[in-house]
Amino acid sequence: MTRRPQPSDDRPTARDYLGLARDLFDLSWRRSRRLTTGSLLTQLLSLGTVAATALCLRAAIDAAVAGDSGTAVAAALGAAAVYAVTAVLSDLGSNIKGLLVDQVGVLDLNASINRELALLDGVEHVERSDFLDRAMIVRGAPWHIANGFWSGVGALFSVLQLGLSLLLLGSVSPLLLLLLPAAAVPLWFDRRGQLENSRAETEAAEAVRLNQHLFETVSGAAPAKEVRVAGAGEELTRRQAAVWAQAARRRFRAQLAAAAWRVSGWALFTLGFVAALGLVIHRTATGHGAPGDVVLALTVAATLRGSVQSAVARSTDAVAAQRFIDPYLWLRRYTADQRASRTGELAPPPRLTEGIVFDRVSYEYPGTDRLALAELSFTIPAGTVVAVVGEYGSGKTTLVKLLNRFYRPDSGRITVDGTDLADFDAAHWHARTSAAFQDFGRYHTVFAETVGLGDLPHLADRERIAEAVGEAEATGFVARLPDGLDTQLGRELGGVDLSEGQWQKTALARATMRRDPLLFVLDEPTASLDAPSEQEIFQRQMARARELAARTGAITVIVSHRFSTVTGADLILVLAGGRLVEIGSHRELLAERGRYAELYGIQATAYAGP
Ligand SMILES: Nc1ncnc2c1ncn2[C@@H]1O[C@H](COP(=O)(O)OP(=O)(O)OP(=O)(O)O)[C@@H](O)[C@H]1O
Repeated sequence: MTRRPQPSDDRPTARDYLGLARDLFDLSWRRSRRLTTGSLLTQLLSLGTVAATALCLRAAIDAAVAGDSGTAVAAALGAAAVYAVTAVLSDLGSNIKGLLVDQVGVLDLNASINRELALLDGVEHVERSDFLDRAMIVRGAPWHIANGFWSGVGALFSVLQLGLSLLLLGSVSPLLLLLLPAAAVPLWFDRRGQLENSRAETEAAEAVRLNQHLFETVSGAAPAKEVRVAGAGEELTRRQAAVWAQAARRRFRAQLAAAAWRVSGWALFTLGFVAALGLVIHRTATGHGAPGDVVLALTVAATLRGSVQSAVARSTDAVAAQRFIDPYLWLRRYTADQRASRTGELAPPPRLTEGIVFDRVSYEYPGTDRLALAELSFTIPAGTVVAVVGEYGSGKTTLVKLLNRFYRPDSGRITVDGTDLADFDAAHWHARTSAAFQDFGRYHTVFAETVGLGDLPHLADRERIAEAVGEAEATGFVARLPDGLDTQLGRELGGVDLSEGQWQKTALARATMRRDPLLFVLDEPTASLDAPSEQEIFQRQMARARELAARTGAITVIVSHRFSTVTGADLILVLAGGRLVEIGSHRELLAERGRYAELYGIQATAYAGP
């Protein structure tokens, strides 16, 4: 199997930006042809307004000097009309842009980003800090991205307008073209400043996340209890303030640098502007050029500052959006790489006949330098109940995640009835698995739905839900809920909160909704339960495992710290430091007198008491 895709940290290329611009234009066009055309049209018309005003004024002055008052008045009226149209176009343009950005950003792009993130394969991405940093920025970004695009389009028109103005100035004296670099300086300097801000935001993202986490630790209902008992409130608050101060310092430094860039840019432009005016006045004083030329040059040069300002403002908006756009492009590349590296299209078999084989499987978490699983090789025959045991951090959950296709092995392969697990379509494989994880979800919905989610086609199947609740030994507490299966969960939503054990039983019920899984995973399914509940649940789930084995040849994988609960498994895998150190049945492993026998002995003595 190939190594997982690694999105590069290279900055986005011009091609990436152009690709995004095309997609955003498509979204705008699909959302509203009328608004998109209106926006482009108003900007196109605005393009010629400065030139038209200047040309009308020059014609008016030259006609007046030549004594042609009719032409002079007509040209002056023309200048006034163009001026009025300019104001209307500017208002209309910004209203249309606002509408378009709201609709595309809030409705279309938001949905498309959520969809892309939700449909990502596996869970590796949500455990990577580089992914989480970008996802946090992108979550609030759709409006800014759409606004950035339309500001970019606006900036393009502003630059064209500037070019037109400079062409007119050049017709008076080519020397006035030197205003072009002077006009470009504030744009370029401003961009440098914004890049500083954007870099600071990305660098501060981790601190912002840590601050949020510390805030939740101090104020969240569950962790707050431990914080109070430990008396750690003061220390956590101090850390939170320190983290926040660190982020604020980084941002402040970036803002100072951005301000310095901006001031320098404007200072250079002003120097150029003053020099250009001096030149025009000198030319007129020495008898070169008509009076109309002077008015034209003055009009254009005077509006040049406004034009540059609007070009700067629009490109500032567009560049400011870069701090949202760059992480978004990174995520797009990540999802595209992931889609491209998806190999599987096959559907899993209706039932297992041979079983699952691990062939020299190794896996290392991104950003670590230690194998979580090293060269694992073993066979689980179809219809088997297999227990995975081992000490904390030995790799049990990682093994289960690989079986669920949340990660891909870095080397080696996992086969299911002879077919590489990677060759199955991930969604199809997931549809043939059931799992209760130790870090189970707590969904704040109506109770029946929170269980029904385990098998979407049966979301409203009350009979099956009630059966699943029974399988998880949860019937008793559900009957005591105010509205039974219809009870709303989650205090924030006006519902009830469940105890840790009740949440775990709910997750277990959810995991038993599917009737024909090929793989049934129970990762510490009773960690939050008392000993009698644990025993009852293990007995019931063992019976269910046998039923599934008979129905689909399903393999049940149980991860447990409590060795006494897994003695009935057909096969026990003993992991230590990511390696498989022993394999066999309970009886065989006891006879081996190895690691399993030692740990089993320690636990048996501990539970028997002194
Ligand atoms: N998301 C992750 N990123 C980096 N390292 C991880 C991640 N999850 C687990 N690890 C590391 O991989 C190793 C195996 O972890 P794993 O959760 O599989 O062990 P486990 O046997 O299930 O532990 P436990 O009994 O505590 O649940 C550990 O060293 C752990 O620190």
